[in-house]
Amino acid sequence: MELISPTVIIILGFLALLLFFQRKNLRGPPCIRGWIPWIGAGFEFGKAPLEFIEKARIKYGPVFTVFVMGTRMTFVTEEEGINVFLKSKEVNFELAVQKPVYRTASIPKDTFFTLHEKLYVTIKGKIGTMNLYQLTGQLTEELHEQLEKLGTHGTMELNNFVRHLLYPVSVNILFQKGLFPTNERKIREFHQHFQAYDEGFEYGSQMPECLLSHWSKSKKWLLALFEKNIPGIKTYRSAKDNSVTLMQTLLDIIEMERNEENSPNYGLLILWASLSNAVPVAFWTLGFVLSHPSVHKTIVEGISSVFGTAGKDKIKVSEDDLKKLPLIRWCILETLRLRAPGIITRKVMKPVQILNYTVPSGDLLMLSPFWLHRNPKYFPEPEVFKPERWKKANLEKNAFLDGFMAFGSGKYQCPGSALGIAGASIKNKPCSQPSGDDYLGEGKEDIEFINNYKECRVRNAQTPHCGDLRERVYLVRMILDFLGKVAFEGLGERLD
Ligand code: HEM
Repeated sequence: MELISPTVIIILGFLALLLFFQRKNLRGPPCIRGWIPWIGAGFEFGKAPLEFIEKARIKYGPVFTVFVMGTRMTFVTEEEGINVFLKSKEVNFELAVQKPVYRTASIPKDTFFTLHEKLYVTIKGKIGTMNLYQLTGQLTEELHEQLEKLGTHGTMELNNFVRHLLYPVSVNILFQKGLFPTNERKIREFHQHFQAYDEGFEYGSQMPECLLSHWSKSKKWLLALFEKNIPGIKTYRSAKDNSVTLMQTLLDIIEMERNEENSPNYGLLILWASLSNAVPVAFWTLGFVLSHPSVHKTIVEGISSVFGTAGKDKIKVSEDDLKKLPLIRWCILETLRLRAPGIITRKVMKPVQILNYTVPSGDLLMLSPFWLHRNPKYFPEPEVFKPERWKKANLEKNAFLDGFMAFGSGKYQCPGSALGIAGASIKNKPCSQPSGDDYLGEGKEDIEFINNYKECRVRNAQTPHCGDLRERVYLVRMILDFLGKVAFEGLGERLD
């Protein structure tokens, strides 16, 4: 009997090894599929996404896939995966968001791809450094106007209070001065529909609209509002300086490149992008400051030393004033760290290698700024609100701390980050409905609320109350003024 020659054995052995390593490298990350076809792990994931991610990371390791609503979402939680997310040419932002954009704002795929880059560049320019001064002025003016309307009587749920300020301020600045309703009933309707739309946004971005009737009703209400007002927005000119708003500039592009039928849809998208983030960041900044008495005291003392005694109306804040009060800027950044958006996403266009796994094309690559900001390597004692950690950041040069990603990253990083800080997502925002009873006799303990937040990180949080508005309105005003100033005059520059 003829024996197989040693050369053939070596070649066969070599091929077997090659095949073994190839198979190993083609292995996808561990996949959590749930047990319901198509829906997959949708229900568990949807209930508390951030907790789901953290538990899965502990059980399955730094890279894992979750199958939800027919979609494979691969989460990266450590260095190597994060680097792929941030730097690989094989992952794409537009492909990842096109479907959610279609579902939530009914913008067709071809329109989205044709317009996206142009609109992005325009937004960045319009609310970047060149227009900072004008926007800061408008922001301060609108804030003062709205604060005056709200008065200083009684106490109000803090979250509700921030909404009552920032909804009109953002709408009037980004779309058209005076667009926000002034009639009680219409204001209530706006609040109701925007909140329903915002709270259902995650589901709306993943599920067919016909399964979400309540959410769909609010979406239609908001679209109808824009449909009715687009002609007015187009022709509006500022009485002061004839300037045009961000939405007007975007409408020019939309109508030149396509036709006007998608204008209301873009109105809705910009409305959501701005408010859904700006409101919670403003709310949490105030919440954290109010619940840390020593920080609160130092800020108030600092404000008094720079601007004189409390109660002075219409203070104009300059860059020099800001430099004397760094704690306020640190508080905003520390709030952004602790309450950053839960997840950002990219689509894998060609298979990418992460650790020993191959993530296949078609997967959504997911990164959680919320959890990244809780990595002790970047942020020691990560759960603690420590504004002073920002002392190390070179904010003069508009540099954040390493590992900070509240505004996403790369080519399509948030174009409204500057304005966002000004107002301020699975958003880590409180989700309670306004009580309907705006003025609530006694304020509740903010500290208790903030400390309990961990337990109800994603949903169902109760909001703290302002305490006595008469005492606090001055601080609120200052912080909101500052949010605007910091945003525009400080961090805004890094966008350009
Ligand atoms: C503090 C508040 C804000 C936070 C935390 C925030 C965060 C983010 C994040 C994480 C992204 C995704 C970036 C990525 O995937 O890399 C994003 C995108 C975006 N943000 Fe913001 N944002 C804020 C405020 C605003 C404001 C005020 C606007 C106003 C116009 C805005 C407009 C947008 C738009 C249009 C996009 C999509 C960009 C694109 O299509 O390329 N954001 N934001």
